[in-house]
Amino acid sequence: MKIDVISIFPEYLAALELSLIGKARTSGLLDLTVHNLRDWTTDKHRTVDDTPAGGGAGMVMRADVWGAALDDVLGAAADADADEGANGDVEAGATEEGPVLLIPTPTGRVFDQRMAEELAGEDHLVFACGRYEGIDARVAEKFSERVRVVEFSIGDYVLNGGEVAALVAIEAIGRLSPGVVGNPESLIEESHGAAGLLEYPVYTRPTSWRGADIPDVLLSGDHARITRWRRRKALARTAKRRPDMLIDRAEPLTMEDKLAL
Ligand SMILES: Nc1cc(-c2ccc3ccn(Cc4ccc(CN5CCCCC5)cc4)c3c2)n[nH]1
Repeated sequence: MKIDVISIFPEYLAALELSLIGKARTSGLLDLTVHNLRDWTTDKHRTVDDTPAGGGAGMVMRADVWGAALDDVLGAAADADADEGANGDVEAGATEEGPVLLIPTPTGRVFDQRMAEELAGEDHLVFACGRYEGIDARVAEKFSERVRVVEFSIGDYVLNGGEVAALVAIEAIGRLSPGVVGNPESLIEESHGAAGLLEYPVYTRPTSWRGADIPDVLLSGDHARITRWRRRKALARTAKRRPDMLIDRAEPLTMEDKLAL
């Protein structure tokens, strides 16, 4: 998978050089490049913003600078002439092929595990990280004529820019890409994974700690019993913390599940 990130704070994405994502980059599993938006400015002050049309507080990021950057980073997919068919007709509209342009914004579709799974199957993702009061709306509008554009939020709170949202999305997507996470098993039982429940509590040595012991069942070696115990714990935790996850389930609860609630 190829990922490009464009930002005026490229150093914000340095965290992606660490740990599993960092290893995936070194091993070539993940081809990740971070670009500085200011490299596409043409004035000596490398200006990327201007005052909001219609007035209002703050500044807005300019469409011309973003357009130049995205033309380069999205490559052929964004070029107007690349869409001309044999007879010169311009095929309008984004295709299911080609890169996906991901734009973090407080007003976007809320990113979740399902969205991570959808995007993990893509070949090329381009993240446009805005700052100030956001990016000129014509950028998403014009590029959606050429490529798939996804405006996404990572939750109902306001950040100062898109970089943190890009970090969250890249980590959630990157770890689903084949080979990035050592043990694919660990992806199955996750809180928002296949089971659709919050995950069960985990324990490890020391067996006894400040008077609190590991539950006996986990030391029993009886794996069928351990699996049942974990399922019951996951259900109880989900019922208590996220009852919404128990409604309209992809996998209906079994009778044993319901008795455990
Ligand atoms: N999940 C989530 C993602 C983001 C996010 C993502 C990308 C950017 C780029 C800039 N900011 C800051 C910012 C601040 C305040 C506003 C409000 N808006 C301004 C214009 C007039 C109407 C009101 C918008 C953008 C961003 C914030 N926050 N939270």
